[in-house]
Amino acid sequence: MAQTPPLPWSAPAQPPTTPDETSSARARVPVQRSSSRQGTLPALDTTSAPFPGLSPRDQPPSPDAVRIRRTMAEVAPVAEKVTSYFHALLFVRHPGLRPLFPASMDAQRDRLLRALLTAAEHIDNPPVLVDYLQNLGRGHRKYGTRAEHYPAVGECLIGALSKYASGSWDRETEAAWVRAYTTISQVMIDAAAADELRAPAWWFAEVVSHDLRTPDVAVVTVRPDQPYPFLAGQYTSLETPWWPRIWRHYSFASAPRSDGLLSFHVKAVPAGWVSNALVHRAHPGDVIRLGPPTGSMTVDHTTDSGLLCLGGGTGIAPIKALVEDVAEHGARRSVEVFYGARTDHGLYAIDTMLRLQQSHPWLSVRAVVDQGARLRFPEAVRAYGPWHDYDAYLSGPPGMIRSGVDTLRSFGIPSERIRHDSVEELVLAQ
Ligand SMILES: NC(=O)C1=CN([C@@H]2O[C@H](COP(=O)(O)OP(=O)(O)OC[C@H]3O[C@@H](n4cnc5c(N)ncnc54)[C@H](O)[C@@H]3O)[C@@H](O)[C@H]2O)C=CC1
Repeated sequence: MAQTPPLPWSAPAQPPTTPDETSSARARVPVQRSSSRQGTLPALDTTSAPFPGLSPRDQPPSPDAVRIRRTMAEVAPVAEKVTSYFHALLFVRHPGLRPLFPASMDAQRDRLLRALLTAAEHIDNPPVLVDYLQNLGRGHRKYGTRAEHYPAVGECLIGALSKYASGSWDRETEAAWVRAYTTISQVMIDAAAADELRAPAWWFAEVVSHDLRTPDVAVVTVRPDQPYPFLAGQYTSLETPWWPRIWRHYSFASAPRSDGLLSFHVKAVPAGWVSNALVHRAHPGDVIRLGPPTGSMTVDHTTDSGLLCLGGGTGIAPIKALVEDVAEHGARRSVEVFYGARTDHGLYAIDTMLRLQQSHPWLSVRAVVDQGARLRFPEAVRAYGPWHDYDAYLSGPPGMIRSGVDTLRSFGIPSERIRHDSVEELVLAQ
């Protein structure tokens, strides 16, 4: 990792805050502005990487990382209280920020803490952290977030953490959090500023078709109001007119099309406000909003290795897009798709997949249905190997991704050749 000097606005250590609302003591998070530096972690952890031969993952944790993880461990059992208190502080101290959040905060509750946990988890791994934060910064444009909002959020976040991690909170911990938050927010602000020059904060898109495939799964096709560049295998965030400011993730179910239309496979899940609205309320003519494309589950076209693709339930959507992408590149590489469902009825896209198989001799599609099966998905895939030469793509429920990664590794596929979307994002996709 290239070391960069601390930024001029790096915060000095602050005295511990008293989180009580009656106290005037507040952590001061410096005001950030756009910097020209991209892709680096400027202020945090200048004592890290003492063993240059080791990858970031294997380095011993820096002192800041140790303090941050200690805080996270202390607040983990009371995560809900921390997020509620954080939002209460934010809305009381900065009422002007309330309209940026959904009317009901239920759906929003643990998003912030999850984002922080992810950042804290990778605090000593700048390439992973920077990539994650840049996406987060770009993604925040659609909420109307501006650079001047970040210090307010940081101050309230530190207020909430200091209250609920009081057992380990001290001057050094607070200084570590101020440094970490300053760095995190700067990377996000820079990514948003760079993105502003090349893309809108969001796209409007009109529903042009709505195809109810089962009582709870719909294929929704939309026409964006402006060109929407993306790669097969990526996903986007989507807001319906019925639940303003509640955004959910869906994968593109097709590779980019010449007519510019985008399709999504949506399953209505219990308490899934957005998914129920999309399946049961949306009609042609309705207008939704889309955030920017994101995700790295894309095909590596520099190799001709075979592709082993596992799609569970509506997780088949991006797998279909990947198949179309391979077809468009004209590469003669073998693509083996396993489509998992709990019942026959759940295989709502099997006809489409079998049609693709008919047109492409390099493609094989197999359905794996749990009901009555001897071996369940994804273990059932083992019988068709060997797979050690394949690149693997996994898409489906979080439990399937977790067990799928273990299963594929047991087939001899190295971790770096197994691609899937972040499990944290999937949990938030309902
Ligand atoms: N709609 C979309 O664009 C995308 C959706 N997803 C995710 O895919 C999921 C789809 O949900 P459903 O259609 O209800 O799928 P589901 O719950 O009916 O399961 C589909 C398949 O995954 C297997 N599976 C489920 N849990 C498992 C576990 N713990 N271990 C091993 N296998 C397991 C099932 O046996 C079945 O074969 C959702 O979590 C969604 O967030 C993922 C990518 C894209």
